[in-house]
Amino acid sequence: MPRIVVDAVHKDFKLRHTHSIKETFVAAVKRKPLTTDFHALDGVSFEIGEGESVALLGFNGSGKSTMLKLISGVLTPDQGRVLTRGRVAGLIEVGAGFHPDLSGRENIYLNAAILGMTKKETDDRYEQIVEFSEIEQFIDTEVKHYSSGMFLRLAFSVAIHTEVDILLIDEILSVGDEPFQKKCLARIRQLHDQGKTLVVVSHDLDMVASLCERGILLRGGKIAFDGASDEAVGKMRA
Ligand SMILES: Nc1ncnc2c1ncn2[C@@H]1O[C@H](COP(=O)(O)OP(=O)(O)OP(=O)(O)O)[C@@H](O)[C@H]1O
Repeated sequence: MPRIVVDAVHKDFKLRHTHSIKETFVAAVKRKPLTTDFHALDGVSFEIGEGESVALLGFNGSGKSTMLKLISGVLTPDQGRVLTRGRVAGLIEVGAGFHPDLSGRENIYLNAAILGMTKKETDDRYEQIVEFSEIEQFIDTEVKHYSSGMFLRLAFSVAIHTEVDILLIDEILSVGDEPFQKKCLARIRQLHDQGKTLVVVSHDLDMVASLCERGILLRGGKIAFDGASDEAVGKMRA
């Protein structure tokens, strides 16, 4: 049974053509369109099975992040369906659920809850989360005083220690220092070995080719290729 089904999905965004009230008025009088629809995703279908690791590839603006947000449920499709089975954790806008006035410790519990963990599950993993983040010393400090790297470490650590079936990762490995990136990558590989389903968006083509078996190449909101990741990367570089 597939973990993710994307069925004939369309997603449009409206592009504005006016900047001021005057321009809007003139355009309305001249009966010019104030906005046009832009097809970010234009009839995309694929299925991802249990335990697969899939890279979404494509040049800037090809629709990768939009696709990931549809899978995570942050966006909904205009047409078609996106179905997921199991718990989904998105490393998309890392730290989006963090509250600046709460301490690191309080934010761990808050975010784990947002990601669907019970208090007991979080208690059991609390030590691991803090250890992985390497910011034990600051755990009772309000996160508004954290550096951006510390903030990221904690947010990432919470996300990858939650009980999930599907992990969505958007260009996250480009942030954080190199030792931390390596550690995150190792942890992601470990989750994959445990049978978790991964969907990864990154411009680091060598990294995704080694992490993912399958690559889906998007071009202008449509699927240009779906197959082995090294072949997909080859097509991107061609
Ligand atoms: N909220 C929005 N409103 C208007 N247009 C949007 C919105 N979100 C995305 N788009 C447009 O949809 C297209 C696809 O964007 P998306 O972020 O999915 O691309 P991407 O493949 O992830 O690009 P990148 O490699 O640059 O991250 C882009 O042209 C973008 O401008």
